[in-house]
Amino acid sequence: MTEKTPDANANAHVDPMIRLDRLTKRYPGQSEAAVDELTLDIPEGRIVTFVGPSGCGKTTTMKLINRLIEPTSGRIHLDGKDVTEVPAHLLRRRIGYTIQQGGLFPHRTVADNIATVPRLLGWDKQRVTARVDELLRLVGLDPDTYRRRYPKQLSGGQQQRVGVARALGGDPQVMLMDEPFGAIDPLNRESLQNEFLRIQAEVRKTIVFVTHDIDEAVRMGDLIAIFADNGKVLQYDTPERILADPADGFVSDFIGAGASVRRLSLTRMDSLELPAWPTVAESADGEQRRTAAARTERDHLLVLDDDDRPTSWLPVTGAGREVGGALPLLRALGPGDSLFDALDHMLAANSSVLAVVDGDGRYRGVVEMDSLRALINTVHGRGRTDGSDQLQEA
Ligand SMILES: Nc1ncnc2c1ncn2[C@@H]1O[C@H](COP(=O)(O)OP(=O)(O)OP(=O)(O)O)[C@@H](O)[C@H]1O
Repeated sequence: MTEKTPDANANAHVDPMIRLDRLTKRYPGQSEAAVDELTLDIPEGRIVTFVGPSGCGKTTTMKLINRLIEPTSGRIHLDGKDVTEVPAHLLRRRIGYTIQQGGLFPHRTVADNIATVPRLLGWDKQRVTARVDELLRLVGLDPDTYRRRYPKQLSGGQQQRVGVARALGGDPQVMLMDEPFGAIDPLNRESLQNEFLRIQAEVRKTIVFVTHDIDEAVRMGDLIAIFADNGKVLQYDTPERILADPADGFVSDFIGAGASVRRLSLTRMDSLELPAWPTVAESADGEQRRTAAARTERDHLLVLDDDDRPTSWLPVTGAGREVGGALPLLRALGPGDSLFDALDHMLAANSSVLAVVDGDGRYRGVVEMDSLRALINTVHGRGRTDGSDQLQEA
């Protein structure tokens, strides 16, 4: 199993939309800086997740970016321009902001909440109404049902969607999202995350997304910044590389023991070169099956129909390489399935190998338990400086 296109440096070819340059915030009366000389480039059209323990300066950094608070020193560049001198209220119209539970105005309707920035921008009434409906549809809420409701008449997840719609209101270049799904239960959180990724594929905003949940950071981030105390970023890289190669003990402690399994969920079948498995045509007679069995040491043959679609497994037994009756295929993995799905299905089906098919259901290769195990073992107990990068050909 080999990864075809390891995305080693996703930010290399994209201009930064936000550049933080030795940004420092010292709150009055505090001996330690909340953010200390932070330098970071955030590329255009990507989601960067900020993750780290409580009090490490994630929220302070977000509020510095949209100037809800002023830096003690340092610079912020937005789209190539130094915005430290731009009036804060003008800057904030270019930056959408969502916080936990959407941060909606409770005494305003859904429509009025979403219309906040478009009205500040002086859009006419018709354009504002059209924008509100467009955004409600984008976040999966029927405008006729929801536009006149008040926030308390919505579920937590619906409030969150309205929060996202409001942040997108004035079509900002940048969105800052501070633990937007923090108050949502795990199941709904996952569907909101997926839905948000779908929206992002359409709107392609530059997004800073704060979370303290490493799983959420991995799922949402094109890049992850791991914060430690004082707004210090210990590692800034793709989720793949952070999970595979944590910069130090703090980062590996933070990503925890589940890193290997998390990494499996990042690798999809369509990004892998797959090993072949002995196959036999469905139409093969007994003699041809025995010949195929004699040519391999494997204890199963994969049966393919006339269109190369896997249909079943044939067990091969004994020294004489006898071929038994067909066993059901149970499950083939498709292009979008991850290595985590592979592990999940192997455990569920008590099987050590799964067939992989392309988008048309045609056989491409297999995933074996042994290669997954090798992948997991490579990540476990691995220090930063062992040099080898076996993960790419696990
Ligand atoms: N208004 C303030 N006045 C004084 N200190 C503050 C203020 N706001 C935040 N701090 C301190 O600055 C540090 C960073 O806080 P910040 O809210 O940015 O952290 P965080 O990483 O977002 O934390 P959490 O995950 O708990 O929200 C903390 O030590 C906090 O106590």
